[in-house]
Amino acid sequence: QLNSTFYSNTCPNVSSIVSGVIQQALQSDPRIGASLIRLHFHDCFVNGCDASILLDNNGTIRSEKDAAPNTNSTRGFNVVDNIKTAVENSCPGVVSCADILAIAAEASVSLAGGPSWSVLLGRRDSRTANQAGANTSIPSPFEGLSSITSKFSAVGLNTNDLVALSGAHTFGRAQCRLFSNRLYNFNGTGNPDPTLNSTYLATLRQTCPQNGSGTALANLDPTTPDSFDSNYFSNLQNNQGLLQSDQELFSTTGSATIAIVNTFSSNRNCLLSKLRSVNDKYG
Ligand code: HEM
Ligand SMILES: [Ca+2]
Ligand SMILES: [Ca+2]
Repeated sequence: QLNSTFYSNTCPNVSSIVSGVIQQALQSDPRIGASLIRLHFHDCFVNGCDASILLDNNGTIRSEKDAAPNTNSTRGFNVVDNIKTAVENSCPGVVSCADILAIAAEASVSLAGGPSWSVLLGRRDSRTANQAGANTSIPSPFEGLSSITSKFSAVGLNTNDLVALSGAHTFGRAQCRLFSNRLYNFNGTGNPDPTLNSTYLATLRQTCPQNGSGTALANLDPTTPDSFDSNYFSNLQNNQGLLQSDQELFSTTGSATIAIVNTFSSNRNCLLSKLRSVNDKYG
């Protein structure tokens, strides 16, 4: 049973300690907040929010860090270590790593100009990892909308939740290898994805040349790359979703997600109340 006062006697300053370390890290890495919230997402989709994603390989553990959605992709583990050190200095042996990831996600959103909320706390850390689970449960950007919807449904999240949470792609970066099929040869057609805005397409082709390395980076939100705002949704309305899985929310004919994108794009309060209800249900 999670609650927002879990550490009010044992570590009353935990949120400001976490936020302070992230503020520090943002000075040299404007992307770090995005990387941290993604760690929370990739943790929670595999055996729940239990910090399983932080466990390294050893005799028995096959680390989730080496699963396909995470390897050469998730980042920020060093900052999580710095946060843990700072928290341990003030409150030794009290705060779980799973709660640190949840607090860091909220702090990252609020430091990027997004909403703040009171984080539910009291998660317990796992001693085992589930690499196979990470491979199957975390959605891929190449997967269709119906398959992604099923993966959200498997963890108790509905279509509204899917669209609201995808809005985290309002900040952070993605590597060319994760969307360049859309730029040159979409589904074997020899042509770009027809749902891609042509000006945006030209820009992305410069960032991701056809025989480039694939590890070059593009902003997930071309309009406000480091701010947590609702531009993600207006970008989709303008055919400027970066990942196939982003644009499909708006461009899949007949999909219920279209109206949801329109609502979140025009009404910030709708989005905020949705995000709060996800937090209250799942912490
Ligand atoms: C709906 C299904 C989703 C898919 C298919 C997806 C896929 C991806 C991919 C492919 C990247 C780029 C990774 C790389 O370049 O190495 C990415 C980045 C990111 N994702 Fe998602 N994602 C999804 C949902 C979410 C959710 C629910 C959140 C958080 C609530 C989230 C937060 C982020 C953030 C903040 C980044 C940028 C990370 C950085 O700059 O380090 N994503 N996502
Ligand atoms: Ca987990
Ligand atoms: Ca933005």
